Amino acid sequence: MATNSWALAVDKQESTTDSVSLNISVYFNLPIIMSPFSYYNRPFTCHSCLVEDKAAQSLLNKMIHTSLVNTTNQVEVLQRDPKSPLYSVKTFEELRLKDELLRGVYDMGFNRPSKIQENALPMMLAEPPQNLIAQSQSGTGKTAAFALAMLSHVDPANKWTQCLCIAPTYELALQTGKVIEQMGKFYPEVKLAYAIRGNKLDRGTKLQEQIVIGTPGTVLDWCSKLKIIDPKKISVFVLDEADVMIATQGHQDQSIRIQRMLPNECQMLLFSATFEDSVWKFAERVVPDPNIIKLKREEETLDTIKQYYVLCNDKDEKFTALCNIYGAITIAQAMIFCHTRRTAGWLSAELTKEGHVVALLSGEMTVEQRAAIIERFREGKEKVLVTTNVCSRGIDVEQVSVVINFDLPIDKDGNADNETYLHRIGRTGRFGKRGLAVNMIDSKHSMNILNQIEEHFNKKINKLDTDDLDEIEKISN
Ligand SMILES: Nc1ncnc2c1ncn2[C@@H]1O[C@H](COP(=O)(O)OP(=O)(O)OP(=O)(O)O)[C@@H](O)[C@H]1O
Repeated sequence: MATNSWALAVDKQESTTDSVSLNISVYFNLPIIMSPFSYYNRPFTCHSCLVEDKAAQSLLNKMIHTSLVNTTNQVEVLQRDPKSPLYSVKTFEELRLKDELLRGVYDMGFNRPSKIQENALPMMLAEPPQNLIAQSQSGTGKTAAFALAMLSHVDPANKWTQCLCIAPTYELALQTGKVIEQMGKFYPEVKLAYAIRGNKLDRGTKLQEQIVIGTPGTVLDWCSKLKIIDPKKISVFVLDEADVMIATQGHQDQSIRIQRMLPNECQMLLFSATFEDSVWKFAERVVPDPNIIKLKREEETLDTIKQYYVLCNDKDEKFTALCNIYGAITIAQAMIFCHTRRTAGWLSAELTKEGHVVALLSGEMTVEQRAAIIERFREGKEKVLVTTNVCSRGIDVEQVSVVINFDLPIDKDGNADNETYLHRIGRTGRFGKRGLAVNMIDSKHSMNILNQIEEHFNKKINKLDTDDLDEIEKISN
């Protein structure tokens, strides 16, 4: 039978799993201050606190977005001064960047500004400096935009910190730092330092690096207690991943304390992937008189998806049904979702025994391991990806034509999680190709969930008899 208490089952299961570590090599192009550090690989537990969950998800998104996520949605711009002309650029040349930076941009393979960059870059590079709050989903070019803005504003002749960027976690700070290093590859006079845990400097040390990226606690220490950075000399302040930042109350307070130490004329820039009320309230406190740029997420729809359900008595029958589907239709790539790591592990082992080449995304894996698995799956090295929901949030499944809900998505109260259902199987208009979704039902409870989903989307989900091979063949046409 399906597990009725999601939380309990997951709890029990997670507590028995050990963490796995992976060695990461991080390269640095610009000289940096870095004490020997260990990249700590926090295991990603499916029921771990929201904060870690959000930070890990952001990191995973950063790692898997190796190219731009394009959207057809229009950018919405709210100018602080609606009377001033609105500039947007279609080429990097129009920005009159320093040659060293233009080379860096092209060397990264960027041919033209992304949608958000078209509007954000002219605002960020304007004289006098303008404040900006920008929101767009992961992978749309926010980090690259503010990296370029910071590098542009630096005066390399001045050997003190001029640009300050804060990120919610150690790993996110390193990830963003890598982008700055890459972009500044041909501009060696500009140096970058990391204000992160483990990077110990003596009180009163005068930092010569023009750009500092770090976490709020360490940055605050460096600015106040240790007097390593003079906050009054900061001309650009970037607050990245604001939605993740505010999930930790301490970070919110520290960010505000840092911001209060900066001079009034300092340019304040804030970025976030989402924009719920709490983020907005925080943004308004940290960024006075802002311009605002928003890029809506592409809407997902179920219109082009054929949805079915299969009735089974238990998980073994679900497995048999799955094998029947595989036996009857050709599936290029499929994603299979399970509630728990244990089911996911069991299923991937069973599928492997049947001769399938299976990838498993599991909760005990580090973010780096998960990014590597997603990359292999994207390259088609494995044809089946078995995963729990938490581990797979944010993965673009456009290339996957078949999605199997081995367990239906439910929230912590045991109700249908419609949003997750849509995200698992939905398609954006742009990728409007047809898809197939099969839901495995093995209890009254899961039937009830299915009914809730049908009702929510006002779409009937048809029954499929997986013992009838002709019927299965029909659904693939
Ligand atoms: N103008 C561009 N042209 C081509 N690729 C770009 C451009 N800008 C950014 N990219 C690439 O697109 C990917 C996503 O960009 P970036 O990391 O800046 O997005 P983001 O919105 O900051 O995402 P996240 O919120 O996850 O950090 C990266 O691989 C980056 O190198």
